[in-house]
Amino acid sequence: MIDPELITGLVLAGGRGSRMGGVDKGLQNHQGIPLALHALLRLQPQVGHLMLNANRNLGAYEAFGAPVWPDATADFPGPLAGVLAGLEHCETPYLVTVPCDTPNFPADLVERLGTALQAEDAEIAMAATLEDGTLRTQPVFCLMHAHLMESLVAFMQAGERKIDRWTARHRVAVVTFDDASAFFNANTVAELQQLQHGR
Ligand SMILES: Nc1nc2c(ncn2[C@@H]2O[C@H](COP(=O)(O)OP(=O)(O)OP(=O)(O)O)[C@@H](O)[C@H]2O)c(=O)[nH]1
Ligand SMILES: [Mg+2]
Repeated sequence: MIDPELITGLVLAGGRGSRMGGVDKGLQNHQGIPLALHALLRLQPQVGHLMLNANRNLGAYEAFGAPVWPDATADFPGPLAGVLAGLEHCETPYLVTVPCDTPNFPADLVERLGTALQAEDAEIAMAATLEDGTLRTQPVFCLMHAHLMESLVAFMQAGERKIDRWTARHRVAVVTFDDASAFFNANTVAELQQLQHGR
């Protein structure tokens, strides 16, 4: 197990929210609390340090009490831009990322990713679920060595954006979580309503 003090948790809330009509998804209300705050509170007991990545309404995110870092570019290049912003400001040897739209992710997420990272001497540990017998990776749920920043800078400077293509360059430990419903994420208004009703 990795000492949580050595891990910074990053909530990714920098997306366009286009499937939800372009709203700032992390600020959408879920059971009385903004979605991104749910994610932050769920990460808090699992890590030593916290931060958020957001590109709009930065003051609203700052009010959650953790540092907020926007993407370096304003063109919404995808989740990796948020990961890069996190790595650039990470002061611990490890960074773990979660998206803002998945408020019920496992309470043992970081512990299990950390155990696999060490056991497999990997550079990245990624969550996965089994759905109808098919393994589905959850690439925005990743624990990584902070030294991967240089690799990610080079990857993005080459014009690459896809998270799977970046992680494929590194030793990845895949950790399967039995409860796929814990990874249910709200991409549309209908899915957000499904979440409210206790999914
Ligand atoms: N920093 C940053 N994060 C992003 C970007 N695009 C997506 N994300 C984050 O990546 C995670 C997964 O993305 P999606 O579920 O597709 O969220 P989204 O991009 O806001 O929504 P759609 O536009 O409907 O795809 C979420 O936590 C987003 O906030 C981006 O361009 N920059
Ligand atoms: Mg999503």
